[in-house]
Amino acid sequence: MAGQGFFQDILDGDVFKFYADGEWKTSTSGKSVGITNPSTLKTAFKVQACTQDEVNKAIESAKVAQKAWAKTPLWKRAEALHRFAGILKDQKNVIAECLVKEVAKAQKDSVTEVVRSGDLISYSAEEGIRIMAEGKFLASDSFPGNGRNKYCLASKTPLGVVLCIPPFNYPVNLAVSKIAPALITGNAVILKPPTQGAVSALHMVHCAHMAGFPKGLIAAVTGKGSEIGDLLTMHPGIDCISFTGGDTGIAISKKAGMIPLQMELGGKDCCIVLEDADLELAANNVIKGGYSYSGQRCTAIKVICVMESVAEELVKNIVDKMAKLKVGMPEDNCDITPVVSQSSANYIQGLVEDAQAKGAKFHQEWKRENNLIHPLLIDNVTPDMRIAWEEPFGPVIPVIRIKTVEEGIHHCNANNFALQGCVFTKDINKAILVSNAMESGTIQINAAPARGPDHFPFQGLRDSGIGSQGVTNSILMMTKVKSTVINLPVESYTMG
Ligand SMILES: NC(=O)C1=CN([C@@H]2O[C@H](COP(=O)(O)OP(=O)(O)OC[C@H]3O[C@@H](n4cnc5c(N)ncnc54)[C@H](OP(=O)(O)O)[C@@H]3O)[C@@H](O)[C@H]2O)C=CC1
Ligand SMILES: O=C(O)[C@H](O)COP(=O)(O)O
Repeated sequence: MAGQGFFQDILDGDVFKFYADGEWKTSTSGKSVGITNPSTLKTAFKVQACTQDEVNKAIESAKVAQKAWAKTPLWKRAEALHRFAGILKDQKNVIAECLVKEVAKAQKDSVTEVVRSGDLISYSAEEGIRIMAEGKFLASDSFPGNGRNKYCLASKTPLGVVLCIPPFNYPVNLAVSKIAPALITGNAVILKPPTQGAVSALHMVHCAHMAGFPKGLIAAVTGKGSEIGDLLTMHPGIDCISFTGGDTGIAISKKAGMIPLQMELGGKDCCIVLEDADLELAANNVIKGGYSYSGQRCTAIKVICVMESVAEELVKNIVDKMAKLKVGMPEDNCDITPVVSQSSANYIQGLVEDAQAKGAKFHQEWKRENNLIHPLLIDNVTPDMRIAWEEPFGPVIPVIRIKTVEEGIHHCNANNFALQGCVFTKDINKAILVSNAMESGTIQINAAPARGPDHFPFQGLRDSGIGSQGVTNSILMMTKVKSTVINLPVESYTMG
């Protein structure tokens, strides 16, 4: 049970505590933030609304702890992360229960998220121990006009305090995808979990606490992003921000100071289906890649551009498979579960109604019960419809019928988003040419877009992000370079 047994220290009455200075604390604000269960529309949990002073103190403690952590041997940092990963996996069922109640993620997918997170932590430890142990040695005479009288030793050093802000749809996995690289590189971590998903994240933090990281190195401050977000992102004690979410990230990028930013934002992942595509494969990937977790994935297929000569066959195949999708509650491991909030459901409904008013063809009836939206395939979509361009973050997918592949590429590139996309064709040459022409961070050939496996570089262009994630790139962006130059009195060449 949430907040019981192994996790009893994190709960104060019916409000979950925040974590700072190596302790679970109750805020002096006396205020809490309710977390609504998307399935029941009832309050599932409450978390503290932290004060400005509590945020400031957490950051101060992190700064102090980070100095000592940066002088901790790499193998010890890696060992702590491996302990963290093991404890997290041991607690997968309790944390999965929190995910079910906070973000209506199907129970089996919730367990998968926690196990995947443990694997990401361990992989980060192993990858980080290698990357951080390596530097660069440069001799001066490789540059014209120089003899070999200078040696440059370049090494990677931590940035300081990393602010980690994950989104509701992966409140554990997209938290540790920031936390683990930050810790192995010798940084301290301030976590601001999403309100929907905060308790899942706090349970994850308790696993880190039990792994025995130094006091103050990790903090988790709770409260609405709209209330404490600016205090955190504009705080002088923050040396890096790693953010995943919506266009909030664009606003943050304009407020943050001279610090490294890692942003993964929205997506309008375009699926181009060519005439020679394996339509069964394409249809299966639309189902998996477009409707899993009710389309609440930034990498979900968000628009299908299909050559009109094969459109009827593809659409029929997809519609047949959609009829087999289980719609219902996350506890029952349904494929389609309630979206995260009423505001999200209302937004999705607005896009659907706009498309209907402008003449789109619906292959299913629009059906919504509170936050539960039944899967919808909207056909004959035209560029004047909002759903051709906007991101529903729900189980509705628009189909645009194209006459040429260039039309599909144009639609992909005309979008403000540029996260991922995919192309289905049996001709590898065509696949490469189309993939090269699609201006997105990642293009999948003959499969649906996906962030995983988590060591692959994962990046968004334009309004989809700044920088690159994936374990290795996250590790690298959470470091800075330090050069040490040895000046010899005379030139000297190593003769071996
Ligand atoms: N690229 C990717 O990997 C992902 C992108 N997204 C995109 O995000 C959107 C939905 O996810 P959602 O979580 O609602 O995104 P939001 O951008 O609303 O929230 C993301 C995180 O930012 C926090 N936040 C909100 N306001 C501020 C602020 N002013 N300063 C600092 N932090 C703030 C939120 O906290 P709080 O919850 O308290 O508001 C949450 O933790 C969709 O557009 C989706 O495409 C979502 C998931 C992954
Ligand atoms: O932010 C998201 O939605 C995730 O990055 C998507 O991850 P996935 O492709 O592994 O579901």
